[in-house]
Amino acid sequence: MSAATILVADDDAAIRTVLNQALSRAGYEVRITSNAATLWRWVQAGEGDMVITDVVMPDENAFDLLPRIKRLRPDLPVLVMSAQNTFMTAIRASEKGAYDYLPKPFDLTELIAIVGRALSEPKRKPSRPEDDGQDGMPLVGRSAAMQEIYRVLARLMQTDLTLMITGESGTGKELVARALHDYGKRRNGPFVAINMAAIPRDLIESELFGHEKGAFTGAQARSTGRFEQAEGGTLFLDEIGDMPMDAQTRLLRVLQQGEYTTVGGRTPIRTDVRIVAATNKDLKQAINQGLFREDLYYRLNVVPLRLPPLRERSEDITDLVRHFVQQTEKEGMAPKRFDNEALDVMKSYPWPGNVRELENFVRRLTALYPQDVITREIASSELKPDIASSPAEKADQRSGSVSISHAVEENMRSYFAEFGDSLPPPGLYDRVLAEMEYPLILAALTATRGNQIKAADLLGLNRNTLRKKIRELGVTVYRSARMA
Ligand SMILES: Nc1ncnc2c1ncn2[C@@H]1O[C@H](COP(=O)(O)OP(=O)(O)OP(=O)(O)O)[C@@H](O)[C@H]1O
Repeated sequence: MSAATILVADDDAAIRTVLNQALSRAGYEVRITSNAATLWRWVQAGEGDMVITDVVMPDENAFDLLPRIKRLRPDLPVLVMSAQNTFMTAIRASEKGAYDYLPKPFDLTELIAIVGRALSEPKRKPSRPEDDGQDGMPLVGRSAAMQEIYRVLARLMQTDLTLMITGESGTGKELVARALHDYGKRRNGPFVAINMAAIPRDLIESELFGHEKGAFTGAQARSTGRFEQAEGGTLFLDEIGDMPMDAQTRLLRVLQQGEYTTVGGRTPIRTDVRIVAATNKDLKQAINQGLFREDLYYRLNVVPLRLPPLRERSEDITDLVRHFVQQTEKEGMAPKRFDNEALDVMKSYPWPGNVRELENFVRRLTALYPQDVITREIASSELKPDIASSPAEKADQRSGSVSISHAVEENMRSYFAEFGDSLPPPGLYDRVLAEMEYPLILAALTATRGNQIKAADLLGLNRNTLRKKIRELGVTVYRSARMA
């Protein structure tokens, strides 16, 4: 059997040489060119078993050439290399029908492995037609760690594989789940998210699977569950580690058999939903403690994706800050710039609340400081040293405040103490959150002297949302004579 022939196009002579040597050494025939026109001629002539191409070439961009190649020879695998290592490059490569995408600089061993795989795989189905007008960048950051994530996502877009995203709080787990949905083959279906930690435990099963009329006290009518709502789309199960055992058993059945029954129902319902789960806990530990089913863990963990904490990719901070500043500008705030020294200070801070903390930080400074340029002095005075030790203190840093969670923790301790050995009625989580809203909004309005625009910025709320809440909750600010 004759050796497979690889067509290589790159305008960088050094890369051509390196690829030529490595591929020849691996036993392939190689043809190399510096431009897209020659590559296209070869492809038209039916030459080559695989293409490796750079994106930017002097005469044509590979993303413009790729659809033509795929139309003419849908089975010819094309590996795209690029030095513009953004999420959109990875996605575009996948959308245009590339077999895989490799950010530069790359590892030759990995390249050879991809070539081997591409040539040995059964011929693939043609990819979906290109989709234009997607210039929004949902995921920001070009660090090596994020590029690896983009590559995995680009590969997963066209599949229905179950995915488990792990990572500390605020690393972007939900955002990744959404990006996977929005750019994947289910993007015309619904994206439904449910957070296990935010729903009273005894209601989770009914929330997920729906219930029949009379299934339990208070079930006055049939109700649809999130599975039904997510039909044809993606269901994002956040904080999966907080899922109660009974619900875990039902979920396992869905993953094994593709069907479920509602609470109180008998007839199995078939379901077509892609599951993406996320957790910031160590599920292995939960398994050891008997709190999480091991068989479910393996079913969910088909593709594990770990989002690294921001402190492990501080080179992303510049891009992220620019992104968040642009967002605040779109929302009507005055344009701001963080100077290089401010960015340096921020790069050496550990960000225990990750991207969420950074986003809040940028929003807070943009709202609070009238200066056009945020300097090192401002940034350092607003960043506290990382002395966090307790989760409560970490949460304080996350919210960027001095001791909010500490105060809540203290108050809840004394609240529980009042009940002695008995426990307060269930649904506490939602009640506490609801009760916090009024004093929080009142305090923000008082601090901003009733200025709703400033209060909304301070709280990180949309102005219309704040106005609606003020109306609903009947918050009234009594201005003192001094304030008026
Ligand atoms: N790479 C990124 N680019 C742009 N924004 C990001 C990125 N990662 C996270 N964010 C933003 O940071 C915030 C937190 O992200 P997200 O809610 O996805 O985190 P999470 O890991 O799901 O957090 P939690 O575990 O607390 O639920 C969001 O506002 C999100 O838009």
